[in-house]
Amino acid sequence: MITLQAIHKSFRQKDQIIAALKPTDLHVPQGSIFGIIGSSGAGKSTLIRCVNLLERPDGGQVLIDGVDLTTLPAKELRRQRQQIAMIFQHFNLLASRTVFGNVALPLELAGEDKAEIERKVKELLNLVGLAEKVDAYPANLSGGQKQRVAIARALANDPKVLLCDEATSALDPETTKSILALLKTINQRLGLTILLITHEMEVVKQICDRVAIIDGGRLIEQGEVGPFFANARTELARRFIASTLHLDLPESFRQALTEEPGENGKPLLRLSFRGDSVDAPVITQAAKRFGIDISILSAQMEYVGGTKFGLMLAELMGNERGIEEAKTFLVEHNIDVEVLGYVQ
Ligand SMILES: Nc1ncnc2c1ncn2[C@@H]1O[C@H](COP(=O)(O)OP(=O)(O)OP(=O)(O)O)[C@@H](O)[C@H]1O
Repeated sequence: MITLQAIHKSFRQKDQIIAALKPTDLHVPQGSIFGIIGSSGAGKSTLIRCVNLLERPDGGQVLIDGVDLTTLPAKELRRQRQQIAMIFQHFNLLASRTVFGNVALPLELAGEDKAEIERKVKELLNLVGLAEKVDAYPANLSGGQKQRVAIARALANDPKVLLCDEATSALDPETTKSILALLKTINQRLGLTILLITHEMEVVKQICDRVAIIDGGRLIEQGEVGPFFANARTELARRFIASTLHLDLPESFRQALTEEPGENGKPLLRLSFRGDSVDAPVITQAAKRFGIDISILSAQMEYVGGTKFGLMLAELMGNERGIEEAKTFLVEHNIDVEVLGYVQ
C-alpha cells in the first residue's frame, strides 16, 4: 500500500547540512499496522511527513497504491492526499469549532451537502465513541476525547491510509491504551492501513503487526513484531524491547550489591530470554550440569505477536568455575546475560 523507494531528506541549518533521512526503502502492506520507533532526533517525523509530502523528499519515490506522489501536479496531488489522513500528538483541532464542526470540516471542503455531512459526522462520532459530545468545544474535552475527534475527522474522507505522528505521546497510559484499541478496531473494521511513529515500544507491542527501528536517519532493523521481539539483532532494538519489561530490584537489595565479587560474592544476573530460550528448561539444566544453585528473585514473561520473551533476575551460588560455566551455557542458549553486581 505504501512503498518508499530510496527517499532521502536533508535540512540546512546555518552553514550545516543535516541528513535527517538517508536513502530509505520501506514497504507497508495493505491493511497492516506498521510502527516506526526511534529516539528523539532519529528522523521519525521527517520520514512520516515524507509519506504525504508534508515534507518533500530530496529524492526517491513515494508510492501510495502504486501512484508515485512525487511526480504529481499540484491538483492531482491534492486529490491523492485525500486518501492519506493524519493525526498528531497535539490533536490540531480548531478551537473555534464544536466537535461536530471539526469533524464536518473536511466534508465541507469536499463540497458535501448538509444532509450527507450530518449523516457522516454522526456515523463517525459513533465509531469513535463520542456521540454525546457532538456540541462540545475542544477546550472542554479530555486529551483522549480530543484525539477521538481528530480520528473521526481524519476518517471523514474515507482514506486508505492513516498516518499517526506520536498520536498517544501526550496521553496517560490508560487513555493511550483506549486510543490504541480504537485504532486497532478501525484498522480491522475499515481495513485501513496505519503507519505510526512512536518513541514507545509499548505502542508497538500493543497494536503493530510490523515494526522498523530508525536511528540516525536510517532504518536499521525491521520485521514482523513477534519474531522481532524474539530475535532482535541490534543493540538499539534490544534496548527498546527491554524498556517494555519492568523488573526492579528492591532498593535495599540494590544497595547491598558490590561491583567486585570479593571473597564470597555471588553474581546477580539479569537474564533476557527471547524466542526458543523461553520454553527450554535451561535454568534447571545449568544448575544440574554445573553443580550450582540458582535463586530466582523475580521474572516477567510476555507474549507479543504470538512469541514469548521475558526477563529474570537470578542469583547464582556455588563454586566460581561452575558459575562461569553456567553463564557461558546460558549465553549459548540465546539468553542475554548481564551481571548487575555481587551479593555478599
Ligand atoms: N525543518 C528542519 N530544519 C532543520 N533541521 C531539521 C528540521 N526538521 C528536522 N530537522 C533535524 O532532522 C533530524 C531528524 O528530525 P526528526 O524531527 O525527523 O526526528 P524525530 O525522530 O521525529 O525526533 P523527535 O522524536 O524528537 O520529534 C534532527 O536532527 C532534527 O534536528
